[in-house]
Amino acid sequence: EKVEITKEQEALMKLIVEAYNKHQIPQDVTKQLVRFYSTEENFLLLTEIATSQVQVLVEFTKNIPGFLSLDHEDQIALLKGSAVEAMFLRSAQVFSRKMPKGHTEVLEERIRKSGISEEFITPLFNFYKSVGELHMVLEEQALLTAITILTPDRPYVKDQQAVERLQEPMVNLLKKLCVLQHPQEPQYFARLLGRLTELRTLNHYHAEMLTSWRVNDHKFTPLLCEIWDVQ
Ligand SMILES: CC(C)c1onc(-c2c(Cl)cccc2Cl)c1COc1ccc2cc(-c3cccc(C(=O)O)c3)sc2c1
Repeated sequence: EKVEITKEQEALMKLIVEAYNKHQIPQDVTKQLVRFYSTEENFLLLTEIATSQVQVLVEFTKNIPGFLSLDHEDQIALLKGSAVEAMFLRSAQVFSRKMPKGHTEVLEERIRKSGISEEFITPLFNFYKSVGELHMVLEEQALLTAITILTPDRPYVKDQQAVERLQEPMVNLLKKLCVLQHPQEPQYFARLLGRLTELRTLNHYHAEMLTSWRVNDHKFTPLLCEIWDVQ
């Protein structure tokens, strides 16, 4: 026969629905889920990572055999001249699946939304892609970073020969390593050195990135200001 809701049942229903609607998670908790990282937040996080990366870079450089025997002003000139390139290399390794898959997406998203204009995003991610395709092993990454730091013709380096004497054994070692690690790819070593040439062009893009950030009044940390001669 016909199903009917009684008056009591209707009253019960009303009480239950009201209670259900009243007790919800506060908006500011669930809002976290859908909040897109703001440009400002991404910039601050990347600034923090870059600052920490520079500190790590200085320690790594001090452990390069012979580096601390170089002229002190040349040591500074080499660090200042190579910091950006070393950080492009380091951040690139993240995109060659060094990190769990999810991390690369988040990092890519944060870099894309950190106030960098589109014209620099393209070459930046092209570089990341080209490094990722090399599938460098750890030894190659370490040697390539040391070779980048020991580039004799950085601005203000006085004793370039002394730097060459340190860089050359690294290049010879990397060459041997590439032959051993990639016997089926005779041109692999040349491809690695090609990345160093690409890094130099990224230096120019990076200088523009800094300018555009500064124009929009983005602040850097004291260490980054010192190493990048800004502010
Ligand atoms: C000041 C800041 C806004 C900035 O200005 N220019 C650049 C820059 C950008 Cl965008 C791209 C390339 C180079 C520079 Cl120099 C940056 C950010 O630079 C960095 C520097 C190092 C690293 C290491 C990372 C990283 C992640 C996960 C894991 C690891 C890991 O080593 O395990 C490393 S991300 C990262 C971002």
